[in-house]
Amino acid sequence: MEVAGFLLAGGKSSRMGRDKALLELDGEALVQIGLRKLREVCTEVAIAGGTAELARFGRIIPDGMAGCGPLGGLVAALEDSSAEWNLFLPVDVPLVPVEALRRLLSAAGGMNVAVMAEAGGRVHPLCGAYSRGALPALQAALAAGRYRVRAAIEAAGQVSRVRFEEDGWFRNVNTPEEFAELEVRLGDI
Ligand SMILES: Nc1nc2c(ncn2[C@@H]2O[C@H](COP(=O)(O)OP(=O)(O)OP(=O)(O)O)[C@@H](O)[C@H]2O)c(=O)[nH]1
Repeated sequence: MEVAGFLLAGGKSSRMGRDKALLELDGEALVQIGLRKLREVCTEVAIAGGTAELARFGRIIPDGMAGCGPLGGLVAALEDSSAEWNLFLPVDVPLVPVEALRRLLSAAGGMNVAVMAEAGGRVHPLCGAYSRGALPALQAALAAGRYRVRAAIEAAGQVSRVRFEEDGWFRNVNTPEEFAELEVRLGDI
């Protein structure tokens, strides 16, 4: 199956105080970590949103409507894509293994407009696969100012969840403290 991969890397990183995409773990920037994993399972990859500085790591698709949060990145990426299925991963979720991406993709297809990860009782709509068919509903939500991704996609049709036991895989890093914790955890492994 031809799948396009998109690393969501826009936003303000206001809680981190610096661009999260350029934080490094073991000498590798989060933007590189995310793209490397997407490349393993996708036929092509690009960066959805983010600063011009990220262009040295991959092609950037700018948000059509800026400042609307990840929904703006999802819509711009799907508008750019010619693939039937499109895998999204946020740049600030660096512990998701490739195996989890494979599991998400294996659930894509059928009647679904999207599939997304669920772990520890939490749904992660930005870690998911979206079909082309999701685009009109997402565009409509964006145009109407309804920026909540989960509500927008659930209104689009059938959304399946792939449940993971390992909720640590989907932990995101928003603050310097969370990032420091992550570095310590990786150092312990
Ligand atoms: N393309 C795009 N991605 C976004 C946008 N806002 C957030 N993201 C991405 O969505 C994911 C979750 O972002 P958040 O942590 O909610 O927001 P943030 O702006 O990165 O950080 P804060 O300013 O601290 O809230 C991250 O991968 C961001 O890079 C946006 O406007 N456009």
